[in-house]
Amino acid sequence: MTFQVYDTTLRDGAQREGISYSVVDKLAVAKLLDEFGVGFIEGGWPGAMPKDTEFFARARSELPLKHAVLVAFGATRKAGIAVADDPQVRALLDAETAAVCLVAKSDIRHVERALRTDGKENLAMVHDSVAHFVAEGRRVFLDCEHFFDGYRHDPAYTASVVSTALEAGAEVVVMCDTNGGMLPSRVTAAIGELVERLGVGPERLGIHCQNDTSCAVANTIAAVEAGVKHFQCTANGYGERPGNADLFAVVANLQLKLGLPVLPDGCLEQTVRVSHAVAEIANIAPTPTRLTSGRGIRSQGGAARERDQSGPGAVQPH
Ligand SMILES: CC(=O)SCCNC(=O)CCNC(=O)[C@H](O)C(C)(C)COP(=O)(O)OP(=O)(O)OC[C@H]1O[C@@H](n2cnc3c(N)ncnc32)[C@H](O)[C@@H]1OP(=O)(O)O
Ligand SMILES: CC(=O)C(=O)O
Repeated sequence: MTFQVYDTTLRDGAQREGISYSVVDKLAVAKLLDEFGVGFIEGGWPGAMPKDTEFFARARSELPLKHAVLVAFGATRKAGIAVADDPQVRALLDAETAAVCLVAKSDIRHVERALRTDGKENLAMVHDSVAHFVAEGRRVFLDCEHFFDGYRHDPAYTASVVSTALEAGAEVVVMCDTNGGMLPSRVTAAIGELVERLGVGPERLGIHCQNDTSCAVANTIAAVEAGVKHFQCTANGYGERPGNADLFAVVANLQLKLGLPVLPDGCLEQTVRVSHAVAEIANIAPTPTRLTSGRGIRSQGGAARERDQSGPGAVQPH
């Protein structure tokens, strides 16, 4: 299985306070992400946001993609109703994307307190929803919200959400660090334990890290080093609260330091252009101290002087 670079700039990234894309903005951002060579673009939540419903309708004729598969995001069916009767499920199908990503509760405390149902019904919601979209010919990814908190609290229950989704036909089940509280060593340990518990390869798992404790990029890289092939990020790390793992930082680290071929040839070179163009559309000034801003090493007098004295290649971002 090759790497799945999964971008959620237009869904999770758009949950950042202050970002409000028009449909035209969303089409332009999607085009840029495709030029950057991501494999999947999560375009939004059709049915929950009228703009997202319109985006998917227009994308069918206005968004030719070279590299990426467009993904519609939604949730598993509501508790207590048949999957085919859930209007949110219908709206996801109506988006006519080749792939869908469903968020599911995977922490039993959230099942009981937020969804106000029980663990058994939540597993049925996951099973029915995944099986329904697979039967409708969709590739299905399942986002396990609060995966790591849930796994620490009740590993057997959280693992059962993962196995239920895989048995129902999900291509990849994504472990979300929804609170952004993980550390790389803990990500590595949790993946090792889960893989052993379920007897599945790590390539059936994905990773999605929020950045509340500034570890999202490191946590994502740790997951990939543990064998995960599917990783979810956003351009410039946009997202709710402090954001998500930054797509550009994750990809550059994996490709340049670990030598992993995560993007098609020639795409990594688009980093600065795409980063700045997305920032322009989001109306957020690029952070000048970021390496991906295109100003990082060049603007550091000390490092630049050292490079001049030591010859080309002496100062590297490693
Ligand atoms: C961590 C994430 O980023 S996940 C995505 C979060 N973003 C959103 O939820 C924004 C878009 N969603 C919405 O506007 C609404 O959830 C709707 C329109 C889709 C559904 O609205 P309602 O039918 O009124 O459901 P309601 O809002 O009561 O749901 C309560 C909570 O359970 C979640 N939820 C509802 N059904 C499910 C489900 N089957 N599986 C997982 N979570 C669910 C909702 O997203 C909401 O979570 P929140 O409190 O963290 O926002
Ligand atoms: C689904 C998602 O974005 C999260 O749990 O963080």
